Amino acid sequence: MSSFPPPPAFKPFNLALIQLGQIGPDKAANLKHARDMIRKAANGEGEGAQGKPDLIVLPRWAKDRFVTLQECFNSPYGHTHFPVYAEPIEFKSGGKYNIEASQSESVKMLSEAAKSEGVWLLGGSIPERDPSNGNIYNTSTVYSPQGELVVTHRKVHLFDIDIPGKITFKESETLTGGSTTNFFDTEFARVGLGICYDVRFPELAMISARQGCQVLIYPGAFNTTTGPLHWELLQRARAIDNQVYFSMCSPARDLTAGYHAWGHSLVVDPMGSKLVEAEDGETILHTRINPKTFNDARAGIPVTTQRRFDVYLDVSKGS
Ligand SMILES: NC(=O)CC(=O)C(=O)O
Repeated sequence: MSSFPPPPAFKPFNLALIQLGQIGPDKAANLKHARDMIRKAANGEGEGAQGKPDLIVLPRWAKDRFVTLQECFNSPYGHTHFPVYAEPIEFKSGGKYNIEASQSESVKMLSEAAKSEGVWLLGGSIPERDPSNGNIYNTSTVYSPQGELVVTHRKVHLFDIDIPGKITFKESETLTGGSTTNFFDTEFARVGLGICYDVRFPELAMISARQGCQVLIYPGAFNTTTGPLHWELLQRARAIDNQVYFSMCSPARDLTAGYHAWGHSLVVDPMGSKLVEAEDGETILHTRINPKTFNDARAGIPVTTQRRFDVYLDVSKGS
């Protein structure tokens, strides 16, 4: 069993996903647009709002914020750009992230937004440069309603694929993969984190579920090749095999960009039913997360207590 403290009692909460469009090479304009959209989401603008959201999620930023870079992951050109946009995230002093000392304009904006709007905020992901080793990571940051940076998650599995004639992508040309699983506790749930390609590795979601997460949220940016095939299927699979709420928040599609995001931000319940889904344009989605579905799923189909760890002791060894 998990050695982590028990999760908070799971309570109903309002979740908002921001599927951002209008993302280009001007970082300041992107930050301003994201800030405006956070304000709108916090004020209940968008589809399906049932009051002020408790948790707002932004899409995975890195790919679409640096649209020109998307074209360039397959060429040396991109390698010069990604490091230019990367920001350091100041690490902890006295057990806490020090926002005041942060040199990241994205971190400062997101912290201010969470505090001003009084919401939990999962700030998509940004390229992060670690000053201690120069590595660049694709990193999510999460803020409390007090504006504290409570946890970061570095994308563990890098998106290196090659589907001839369709899409070739190699994040590992410039990025380093993270090496930790991460979650955060709110007053309403324990929320597990991953980023995009991480969803293809069921082990990560299963570990989060065994750490007590009732909700898993992965900022993402699938594309028009893999999106129609796998975006929904993977999320419904991760939701069902762990009996958790599962959500991925995408950027809107921009056909003038080098990388054509799939869009279709989605929230799935623990029975695998879709609660809310976007089209491919810019939008804000709201939904209500209800522990009853979680409890009913686990009571009715009790796989969480039927696992045979005596049979599959260590999947890495093929046992
Ligand atoms: N962009 C990703 O990280 C993943 C993706 O698009 C896919 O798995 O497909």
